Amino acid sequence: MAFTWRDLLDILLVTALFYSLWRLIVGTRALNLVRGLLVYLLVWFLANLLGLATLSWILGNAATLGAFALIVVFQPELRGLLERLGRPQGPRATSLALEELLLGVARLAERRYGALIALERRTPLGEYAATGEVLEARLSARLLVTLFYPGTPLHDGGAILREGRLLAAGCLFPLSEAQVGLGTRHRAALGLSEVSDALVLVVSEETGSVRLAEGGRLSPPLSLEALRARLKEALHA
Ligand SMILES: Nc1ncnc2c1ncn2[C@@H]1O[C@H](COP(=O)(O)OP(=O)(O)OP(=O)(O)O)[C@@H](O)[C@H]1O
Repeated sequence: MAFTWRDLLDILLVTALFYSLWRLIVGTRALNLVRGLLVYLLVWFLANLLGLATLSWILGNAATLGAFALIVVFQPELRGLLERLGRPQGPRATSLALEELLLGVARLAERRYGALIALERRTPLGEYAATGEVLEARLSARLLVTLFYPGTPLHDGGAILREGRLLAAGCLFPLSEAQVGLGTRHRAALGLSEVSDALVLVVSEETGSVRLAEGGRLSPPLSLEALRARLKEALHA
């Protein structure tokens, strides 16, 4: 059978598909799962090859059960994956008051006020905003510092920015299971970035460091300049 342009297209599409899947899972806890699955498949393949009937039967049946178990255990990742696939393309809905945000973050970091700030992009964050106090306020650095001042009723939880305005504060974000050893504020930032395309800023109360969670990954501590550059790039601001 001759090699046609269809075969070439097929190969290119399959390569692109596997590459995108790899990009989606690398750095997340699903990577360990993929490694485990490869080992499982290898053992199953060898059991079949060597004619080990019982082992091959057990592994074959466990695979069916395992598929259901995986759907349950990895429900947050699957949700994030489908959400990413279905996300509308095109210009991102944000006209963020970037400098005001950066000034606020710098002051929060200086004073070591713990803060969690999500920047909504294409994934609507209304369901998370509803868990806190909806404010719909004009964003200012002073408002951010006031919000996260320790002891105020709204300082607990995360704030959500939509199109440069402060949509809500005191919101509950989903906690990530991906990185053990992280505190809950950082896990909440990571968690929201796993299930949405939001950029989530965390200011650590302990160290004053500023980190950015994006696509299920948490950056190392960033300087204000690095943060500005990343936000400008991500938001096309
Ligand atoms: N699910 C959540 N959604 C939003 N905010 C949360 C959530 N869980 C915890 N937080 C916030 O994180 C705070 C606790 O932070 P904690 O000290 O445990 O985390 P951390 O990552 O070590 O941060 P830090 O470096 O600031 O100490 C809570 O007071 C609350 O404001």
